[in-house]
Amino acid sequence: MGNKPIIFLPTHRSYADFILMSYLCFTYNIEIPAIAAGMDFYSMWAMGSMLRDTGAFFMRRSFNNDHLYWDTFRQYIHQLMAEGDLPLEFFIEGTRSRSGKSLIPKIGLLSMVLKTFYTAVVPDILFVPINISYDRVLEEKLFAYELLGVPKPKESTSGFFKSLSIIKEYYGNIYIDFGEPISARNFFSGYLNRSFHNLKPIHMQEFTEQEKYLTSKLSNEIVVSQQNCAVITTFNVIALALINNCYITGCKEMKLEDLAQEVAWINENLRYFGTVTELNNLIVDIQNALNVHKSLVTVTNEKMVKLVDHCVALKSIDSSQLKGHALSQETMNSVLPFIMLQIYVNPTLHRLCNPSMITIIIQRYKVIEKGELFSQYNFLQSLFSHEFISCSTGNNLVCNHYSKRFLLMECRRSLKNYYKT
Ligand SMILES: CCCCCCCCCCCCCCCC(=O)SCCNC(=O)CCNC(=O)[C@H](O)C(C)(C)COP(=O)(O)OP(=O)(O)OC[C@H]1O[C@@H](n2cnc3c(N)ncnc32)[C@H](O)[C@@H]1OP(=O)(O)O
Ligand SMILES: O=C(CO)COP(=O)(O)O
Repeated sequence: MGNKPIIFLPTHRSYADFILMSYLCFTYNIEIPAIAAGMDFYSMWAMGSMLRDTGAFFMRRSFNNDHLYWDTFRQYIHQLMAEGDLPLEFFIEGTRSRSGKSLIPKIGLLSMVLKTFYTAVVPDILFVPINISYDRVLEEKLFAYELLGVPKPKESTSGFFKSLSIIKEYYGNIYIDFGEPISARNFFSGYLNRSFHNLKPIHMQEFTEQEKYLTSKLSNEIVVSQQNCAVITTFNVIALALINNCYITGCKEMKLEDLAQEVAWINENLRYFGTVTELNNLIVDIQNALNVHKSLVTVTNEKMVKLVDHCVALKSIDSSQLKGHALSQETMNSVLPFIMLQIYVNPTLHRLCNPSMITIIIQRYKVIEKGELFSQYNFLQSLFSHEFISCSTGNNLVCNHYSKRFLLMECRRSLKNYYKT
């Protein structure tokens, strides 16, 4: 890796993520990275060793308080960073997000990687945030089942071969976007005193409070950067319009014409807030997106867009294994399409949460002093800090007067537009 190790940090929405990443590296003649993989994969017959041959190294999904395991693994990462010649890849969210929302980052591997920088073993590290967005996620139905409490099927070689049949269906496009690499040296510049660690042998060095704080700050920045380079797909916008209509009217269907108008309006606002969206040609793109998702939404002869009813195959599920409350067949059937739809709404929320907070405050108070508005805004930010990573980065506090003013103007304008239409 030279003296500037590179760490690839993709979002994790599908099993396809790591295959795509390795394929992309292979295609662009980049060294195939060493990928941190959960032990679940190692126990797959014949596949575990094959995955290891293609770059995976395995670890427990949780280290708990096993100090020996932490130390051994830390030493392994140290070796990869200091002596290895491959980029490293891991999923900072620690698991595939079932909801489509970014997860609170895990700091275990990141802290092991950073230790080599804090202790000056390497002069710098480049963290490359990557966003992988799917028009349609391979696991969409499985995720909805899991959100309902159905346990995830265990990774197995036979399961892998059985699941190959689903790739016959049409899944649309995949967008892979690389964010601006974050240099550890630049990120921590002025905040870190690395000479402190010279006083102790490496194996005895503990993180300082400042280093713990900075590690967690960097982990949030990585996730925010993954979000910033995300592409919002046309179906994300359609799902938002459809679910909004369901909540307002209580109706599972919507006129295609109304949907198109709503999609155009949401898309315009998302772009206004700096989001990259897939939509170019309103009607054609909506038709394509609906075609990709025809198992979830259908267009009737009367040009109504309608959620398809799903039937949960409860017979094949052992109800004693259900996590949480065992829901009735009827409840499961009626919520499944909503959950599947919400999975596609969620990737848009980080873009909408901040302007929505300001909009809500303005709507509630009608007239509000600027200082009060900002304090209400900061309150909502901290309230939602576990819900949206962008609320927990502390940007709200350092956000300068002009950027807040800009945000406010944006919200006012979108509110005005909303009431016009
Ligand atoms: C067929 C064609 C093939 C084509 C060819 C394709 C190639 C194909 C390759 C395959 C590739 C597969 C790829 C699979 C992909 C996945 O398997 S994704 C799932 C596995 N990956 C990950 O989880 C990565 C991110 N996870 C982490 O970093 C986690 O921290 C760890 C390391 C797993 C540990 O998890 P954990 O025990 O839950 O720890 P975590 O919650 O981070 O922290 C727990 C506590 O330990 C403390 N702690 C943190 N760091 C440390 C530290 N260094 N020392 C001591 N304590 C620490 C924390 O502060 C925390 O304390 P509290 O805040 O609770 O007080
Ligand atoms: O992370 C994994 C796949 O890459 C496997 O674990 P999850 O089922 O927790 O996502």
